[in-house]
Amino acid sequence: MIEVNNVVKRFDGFAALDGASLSVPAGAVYGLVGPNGAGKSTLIRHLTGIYRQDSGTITIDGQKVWENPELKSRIAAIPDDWYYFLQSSARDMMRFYRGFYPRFSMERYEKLKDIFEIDENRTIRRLSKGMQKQVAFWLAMCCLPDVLVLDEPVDGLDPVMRRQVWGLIMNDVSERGTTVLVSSHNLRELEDVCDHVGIMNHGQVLLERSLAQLQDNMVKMQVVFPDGVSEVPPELPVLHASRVGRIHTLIMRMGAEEAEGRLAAYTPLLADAVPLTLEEIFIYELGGADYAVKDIIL
Ligand SMILES: Nc1ncnc2c1ncn2[C@@H]1O[C@H](COP(=O)(O)OP(=O)(O)OP(=O)(O)O)[C@@H](O)[C@H]1O
Repeated sequence: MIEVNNVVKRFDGFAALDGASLSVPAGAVYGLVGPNGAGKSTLIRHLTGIYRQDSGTITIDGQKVWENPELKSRIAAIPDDWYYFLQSSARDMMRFYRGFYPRFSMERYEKLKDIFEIDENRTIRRLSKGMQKQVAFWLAMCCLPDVLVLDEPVDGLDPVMRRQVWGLIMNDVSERGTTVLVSSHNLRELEDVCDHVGIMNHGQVLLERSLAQLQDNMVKMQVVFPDGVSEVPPELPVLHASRVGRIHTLIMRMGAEEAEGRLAAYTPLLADAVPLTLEEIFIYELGGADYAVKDIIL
């Protein structure tokens, strides 16, 4: 479990983190979303022990991260500017990782070699940016980390490789209970993978929610009312309604079962719950109250 509590970090008087707090449960895939300069990378560098906060606390499984090599050996990270030794190949970097991560799995290294299809003896510097990122993933996945921290991880990867990489990560989440924190500019990018989302801006986490919390609270129904009912009955608590032909799409703040019950009273010809996107959930969750947050995620 990752706990960040009221963390402040200043650079020359400028607060890159200005009382940031977040909480990532064990085994969660937490998406940290925010625009350029929000403070995502700065927060991530604290989680990996690169920066030390001016104030506030940062713990993973109850232990402070700063100057805690034992804890850090259980955290793997892919920063936006992944570091490798200039003349090194993937194989050289693997040896370096092995020295630092006691659980480093050579078995996995050999297995993933087929997936990434990168010549392990080629100088990393000579690989394309996307290929370098693949090497970073390859090595991070071999560390068998308890916590995986990813800064804009799929930037530069082609769509097929994105899917492969997310497949590997999600496999680890379900089989090993890995906790993942992943940053992105774009909520859409995290749509299929995250079960928790935090929205960050100006050095603070403005709100965070679990997907379960959000989904239990909101439903999108496609409804065809019987002849004679052409408009959505006004007594239905609808957050948003749209219509194509006879099909009404209604978003309501309630669970699917309750919505089906309420709609049954009108004997609809069709009343199906359909999945909401994360983006839709956030927009309607915010209910028009906070335009600043909407601007951030859209
Ligand atoms: N080492 C540093 N020295 C001075 N200012 C810094 C430093 N690192 C970050 N900042 C500032 O802190 C703010 C947050 O930067 P950060 O890189 O954390 O944002 P981000 O959310 O990761 O942005 P992006 O999406 O563009 O990567 C920015 O205004 C940045 O200029």
